[in-house]
Amino acid sequence: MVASVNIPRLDLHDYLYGSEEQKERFSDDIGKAFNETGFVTITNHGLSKELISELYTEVKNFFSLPEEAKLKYEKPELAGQRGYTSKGREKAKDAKTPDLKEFWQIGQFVEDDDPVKNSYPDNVEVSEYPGFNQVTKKVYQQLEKAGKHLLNAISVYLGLSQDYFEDKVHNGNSILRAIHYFPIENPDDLPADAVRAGAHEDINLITLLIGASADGLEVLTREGEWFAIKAQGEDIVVNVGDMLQRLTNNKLRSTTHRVVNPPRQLMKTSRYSVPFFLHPKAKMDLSCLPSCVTDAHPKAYNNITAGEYLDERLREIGLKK
Ligand SMILES: O=C(O)CCC(=O)C(=O)O
Ligand SMILES: [Fe+2]
Repeated sequence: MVASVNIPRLDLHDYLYGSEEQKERFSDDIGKAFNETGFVTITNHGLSKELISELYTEVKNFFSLPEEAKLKYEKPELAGQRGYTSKGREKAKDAKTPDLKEFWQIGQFVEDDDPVKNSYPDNVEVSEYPGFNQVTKKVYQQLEKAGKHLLNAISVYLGLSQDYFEDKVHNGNSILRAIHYFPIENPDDLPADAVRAGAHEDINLITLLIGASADGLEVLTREGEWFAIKAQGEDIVVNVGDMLQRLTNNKLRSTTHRVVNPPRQLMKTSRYSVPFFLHPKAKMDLSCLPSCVTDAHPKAYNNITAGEYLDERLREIGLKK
């Protein structure tokens, strides 16, 4: 029964520039969708069509480099948190076979005198394509800005002050990941369980995803069926991650999702996507909000900080030893 899949298309301008009533409706709509399905699509998110198109050009350029050139940028000592991660390294938590993807990650640009700067590794720069570094930085900062607005709207839904997340996500440990789901020349040679991205939940607070206009992304409904998501044009898809689910004691749901392989005749084609994983600072306390703990919903999680939780999860997905 697909009736319970509530993935509304929301206009961020309604929240930023609308009447009080439009703002309230936006908070309510995003909150309800995050409570039911954990996913929304967002239009007027602030990233221009031109910027998204430049991003794809640069991302395609980078992944077209020969493997030896890309491997110079692989940093296993940073658990893949910066630079390149080659094919076969990351798998979903409970999967045996790694995902059919390679990716690039960039982290926070601390531009004030916040001492948190010392706790982040430097970003890695691609020397072959200077434009790649510039465009991904711009996209990082714009998605971060959009994400902060969305967290404000969610705070209102949760009955918190609108700026609840502000100090927690300022210079947070967010990651922009450019993913290439590479072409498969011989599908028969693949292990039977090999997929572009195995079923998983995201680790962070919320994820903002560019690229879901391409087929493949699916969410698992409460009824246990897979439901295909397809964003319109340049819309972004936004979903709840496990940190927000923990904080809200399951009121907001970090829904399982995956990226399926294309039909056989399209296996030789690439798919690109660029998720932004919005993380708070490591010291953020993820203990369940008292307002979300009731007799009907007893506290479901131990107290933990965002940093401790991230470490635990990076080990589970094979990026940290
Ligand atoms: O590529 C996509 O559409 C989704 C990727 C994803 O879910 C992830 O990287 O966490
Ligand atoms: Fe994901």
